[in-house]
Amino acid sequence: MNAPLTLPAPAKLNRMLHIVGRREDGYHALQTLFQFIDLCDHLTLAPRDDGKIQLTSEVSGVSHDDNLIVRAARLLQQHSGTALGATLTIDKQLPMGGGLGGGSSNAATALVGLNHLWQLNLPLVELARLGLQLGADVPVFVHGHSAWGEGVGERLTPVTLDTPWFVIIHPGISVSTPGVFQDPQLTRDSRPITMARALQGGAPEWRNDCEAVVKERYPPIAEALNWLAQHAPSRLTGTGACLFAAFDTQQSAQAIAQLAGQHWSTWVARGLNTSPLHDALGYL
Ligand SMILES: C[C@](O)(CO)[C@H](O)COP(=O)(O)OP(=O)(O)OC[C@H]1O[C@@H](n2ccc(N)nc2=O)[C@H](O)[C@@H]1O
Ligand SMILES: Nc1ncnc2c1ncn2[C@@H]1O[C@H](COP(=O)(O)OP(=O)(O)OP(=O)(O)O)[C@@H](O)[C@H]1O
Repeated sequence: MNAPLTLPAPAKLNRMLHIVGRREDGYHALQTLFQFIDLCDHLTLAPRDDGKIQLTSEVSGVSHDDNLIVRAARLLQQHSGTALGATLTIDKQLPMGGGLGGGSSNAATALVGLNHLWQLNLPLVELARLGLQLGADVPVFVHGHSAWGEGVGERLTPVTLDTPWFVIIHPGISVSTPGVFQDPQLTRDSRPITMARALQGGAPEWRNDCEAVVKERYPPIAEALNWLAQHAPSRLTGTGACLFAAFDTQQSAQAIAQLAGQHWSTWVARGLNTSPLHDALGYL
């Protein structure tokens, strides 16, 4: 049996996010640029031969069986028909419900990691299809490359983005994603653009359509965005609560992070074009 593996589950940023429509099932059609950052949870996976899936860490507010790690492991077990199980331990660094995609990333690391550990050799495209059942953001984490995302974020085209240093601020509140998407004031009719157009315009033209509604509903997020915007163009990731700005050097990012840190939880992280998960496994 394979030895235990410890693998990263990185955060993502939505460098831009446009809402271009509403589907019949209520979900919204998006156009977004996903990028990973080197801020990660770590998942340890140990195989077991009794077929059980056991997560040994508590994740606050989430029951064992609802945890996306457990759900991903069970889904893969069922799909592949393997008789093996796993003991899983998550070291959580990413804030929950912060727009950094932590839960989705944990699920993707479980799928990719167990595929390796159980020697299933399923292609990433098959794991991504499975992962979509768990959340719209899971496929990009399974594929492991910066991407232009359409649909609910599952139609992915790999892209190469600039890799600045980001200051990321968590304003200390959590945002209800369904609440934002149900808000009557939400912009949901942005004109669709081509990927080439999105990339050509670059960061100065990027925006997040959720921002106006989120600022209105959550004044502490408006306050943090206004503060960070004094130093550099600032954006929400996903539906928040986290927000970010890009800097050319680690030093300049750290200087702003130090100031922000007096008010909020703050991180400095590097933008990446390939996921640390895939780097760790030697994929891509
Ligand atoms: C906004 C993004 O962060 C962009 O990366 C993600 O699409 C959100 O993904 P997520 O947090 O995994 O959200 P989910 O758990 O899939 O959806 C939560 C709720 O948000 C709404 N929702 C979500 C995604 C989407 N494209 N349209 C929606 O209308 C739906 O009401 C859904 O029930
Ligand atoms: N392993 C997990 N880690 C974090 N959240 C989990 C996990 N399993 C289930 N969840 C649930 O998923 C919800 C969303 O978590 P997540 O951290 O992915 O939100 P997010 O960063 O806002 O993601 P997104 O950018 O996709 O909106 C959490 O509030 C929690 O209830």
